[in-house]
Amino acid sequence: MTLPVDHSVLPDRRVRAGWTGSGGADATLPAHANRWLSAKTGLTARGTPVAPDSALAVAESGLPAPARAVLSAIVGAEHVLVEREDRLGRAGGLSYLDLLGRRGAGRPTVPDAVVCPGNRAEVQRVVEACAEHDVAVVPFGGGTSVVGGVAALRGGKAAVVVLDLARLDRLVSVDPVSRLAVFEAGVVAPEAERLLAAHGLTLGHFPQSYERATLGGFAATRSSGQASAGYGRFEDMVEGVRLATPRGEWRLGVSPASAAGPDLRHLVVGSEGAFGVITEVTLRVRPAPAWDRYEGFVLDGFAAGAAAVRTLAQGGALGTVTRLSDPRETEVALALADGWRPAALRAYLRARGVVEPCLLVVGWEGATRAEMLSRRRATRRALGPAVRLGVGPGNAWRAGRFAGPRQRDALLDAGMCVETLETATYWAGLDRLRAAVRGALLGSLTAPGRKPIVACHISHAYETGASLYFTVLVPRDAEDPVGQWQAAKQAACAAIAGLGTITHHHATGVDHAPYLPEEIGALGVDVLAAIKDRLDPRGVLNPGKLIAAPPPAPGPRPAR
Ligand SMILES: Cc1cc2nc3c(=O)[nH]c(=O)nc-3n(C[C@H](O)[C@H](O)[C@H](O)COP(=O)(O)OP(=O)(O)OC[C@H]3O[C@@H](n4cnc5c(N)ncnc54)[C@H](O)[C@@H]3O)c2cc1C
Repeated sequence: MTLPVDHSVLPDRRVRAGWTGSGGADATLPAHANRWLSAKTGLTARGTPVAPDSALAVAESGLPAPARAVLSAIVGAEHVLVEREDRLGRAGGLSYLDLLGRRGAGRPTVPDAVVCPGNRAEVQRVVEACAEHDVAVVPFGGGTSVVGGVAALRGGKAAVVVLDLARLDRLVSVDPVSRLAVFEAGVVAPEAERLLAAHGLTLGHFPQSYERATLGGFAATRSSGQASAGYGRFEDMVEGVRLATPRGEWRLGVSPASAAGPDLRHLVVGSEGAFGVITEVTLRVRPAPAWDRYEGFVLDGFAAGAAAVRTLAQGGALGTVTRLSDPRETEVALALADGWRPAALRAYLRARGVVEPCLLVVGWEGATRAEMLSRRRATRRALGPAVRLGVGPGNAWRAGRFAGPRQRDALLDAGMCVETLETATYWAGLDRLRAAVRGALLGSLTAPGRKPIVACHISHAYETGASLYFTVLVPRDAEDPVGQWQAAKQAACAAIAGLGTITHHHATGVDHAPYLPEEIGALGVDVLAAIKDRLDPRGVLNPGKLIAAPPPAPGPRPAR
């Protein structure tokens, strides 16, 4: 299945002021959405357009001449970019705070240069040269990190370069018998699907960042896509990897299963560029489905909805996509959607006795119509007393499944603080975790004249538990927009501690690194640090990510 994608965003892979190159100028909200936001959140009519790039302070490149000469010799001088615009283009990812930085609030972390190797061997040599010249290296795929994963931090080094994998964009080989495909790491997800479609195959990995993110980035962050119930998480797809480290190439994965000690592939998957640069991934692929169907259902209240999803997960009856919105997210979806008739739907649901509507979208796929319908029957049997809404809401969700980032640009323009965060836990603790995070976010963000909306959904369900994905909408604090979100995020992370994971699929980056010890223990952090030390003895790889830097020593702080 090749999904429809707005290819206009693809040629320019550099991160700018928003999801789209224009920073949202081409993103719009339906007219009624602004009125709804004003009524619900206290948003006043105050546009906050993107500042032009020229308004941002960017230091001159500090890449020492010998390092620049060596890097140029490896990749060609034309692939060592030091112009302000190129460096600014790879200055950070796409979190709310990253985007605020491009709107003049906070400072983007701008690298000294962008290096674009053309193949695996060049990546290896670049990594080794950076180690030799004490230059920090930030691997950069699609730059869609929302946790500071591509922040160009120096980590005390002389300079920092972004290693952009955009030129590693080839499908290396396909083995249809074993259902394996080998890709270079910089292939963007829609391109991977396009290349596989020619063989009648699909990867089935469709995160909301699908349009821009890369296969190497997915592997480096243990990404999870919207169809995870059908295809698994990205780590389930990784059969093999090649990693360029300062100590040489590390190649892993020779068979579908092995008892030869711990599975070291999982040291690379999720290593976030801190252990090396993934240059190639061998991925499990599947026959592309010929049939699919998406439908909407409504359950009354989140507890009933979560119980229904649990029944599906434990009974093997999940759809390929299974996604439950809580009452708040259902309300927001109705309010911000174009073309729906929320009043009529609410009246219908009231007549059916539903007090707190929770929208459940389920999508099924199959090689044949009969196979797809048999999956649908299994889900519907297990679902019990859900209200069926038919294909309308299912198709609407499907059509807009990648629209969220553009809508976020428009909400930012409108003066909103809009951000997401995610976690996961076991079914028995899910309600408690949801209540704790909601409470923390509402408590932190409620202020005179500002009423936050905290919406939540389950989009990844397992036999033993599920993820919770929160979306926050609140009028931006004009005086201290950065502090407003930092305080809320801190409160949410503190609420998660002990109840769930600090991240289900967004990864650790800079933002979650301080919370990792709570989750994996001091010994766990020590093990990660030892592995890093072995692979990257000079500590040049992606400083500050995954493993938090030790507290700064007294005296002047190192430049970032
Ligand atoms: C609007 C939006 C929606 C999102 N939705 C989802 C979602 O549904 N599911 C999900 O899982 N994530 C989601 N994300 C987060 C993000 O897209 C994922 O983390 C994704 O896997 C990052 O891929 P990327 O190619 O953009 O990597 P980047 O952002 O470029 O990098 C991410 C991290 O991986 C490292 N890295 C990248 N490439 C390599 C490599 N080849 N070798 C070693 N390290 C590397 C980077 O240094 C960084 O630490 C979303 C982000 C946004 C902005």
